[in-house]
Amino acid sequence: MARQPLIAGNWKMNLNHLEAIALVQKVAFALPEKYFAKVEVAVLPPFTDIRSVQTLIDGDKLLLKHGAQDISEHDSGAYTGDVSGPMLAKLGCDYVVVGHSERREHHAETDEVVNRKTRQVLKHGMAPIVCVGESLEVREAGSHVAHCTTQLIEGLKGLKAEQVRQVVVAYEPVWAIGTGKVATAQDAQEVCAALRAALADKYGAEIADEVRVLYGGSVKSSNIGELIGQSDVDGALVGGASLNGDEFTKLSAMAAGGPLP
Ligand SMILES: O=C(CO)COP(=O)(O)O
Repeated sequence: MARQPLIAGNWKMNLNHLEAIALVQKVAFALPEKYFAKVEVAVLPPFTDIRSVQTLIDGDKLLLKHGAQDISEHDSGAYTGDVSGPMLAKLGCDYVVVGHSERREHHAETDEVVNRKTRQVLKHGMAPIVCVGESLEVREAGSHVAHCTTQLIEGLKGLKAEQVRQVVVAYEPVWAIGTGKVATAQDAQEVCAALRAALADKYGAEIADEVRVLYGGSVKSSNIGELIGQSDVDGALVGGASLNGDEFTKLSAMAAGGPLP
């Protein structure tokens, strides 16, 4: 079964809810419907924007998907500042990012935390986008493949094979995030293929064939074509370029196989 490419825009801590509405409208207006048959396009705004984005998508029956950038490990309770799985599910979220390198770094999230959050996302009927990626130091030591496959297997620990089908994996080398230094298409393919092989080893080839593995790190409309042309790269997790409506539309169109008309 062919995997449908996914382009997911991780807005990080950018855009208030009014700016979110303007950006979603711009992308929805500019990207012709026929492209959505070839590529799934999702936006991942900050929590404060999600209700506005949901209302727009549902009200105008837009084909865009939406999701969140993080989730609490708990369903409810005394966890000041956290946002729970049931809350995100109620907002119609399709995807939730877990284990982004910025959360691993700034919020000390370990593989165990990533694993608990991944389970929460699945428990509430959403799809986790599980991020892995190596630092420059690890890459220079040549242990990037082992580092990333370990992060993935630890992050998915205890899941049933059937649950793994729902997971999206994102390979984001830390040295390529927000730096303008995109990994070469061959670098991306090497790690994405290794991640799929690790999934095949643990959960079977049929499941590994279904799971989408994205690349993230300085993806733009000018490099998405080559990245997505790799056999194990099924799309992209896009940061900076997802904040510009024209650029994100162009990038999504390129991922669907052709430039905008
Ligand atoms: O971290 C990223 C997406 O999650 C990548 O960010 P940039 O596309 O800005 O490099």
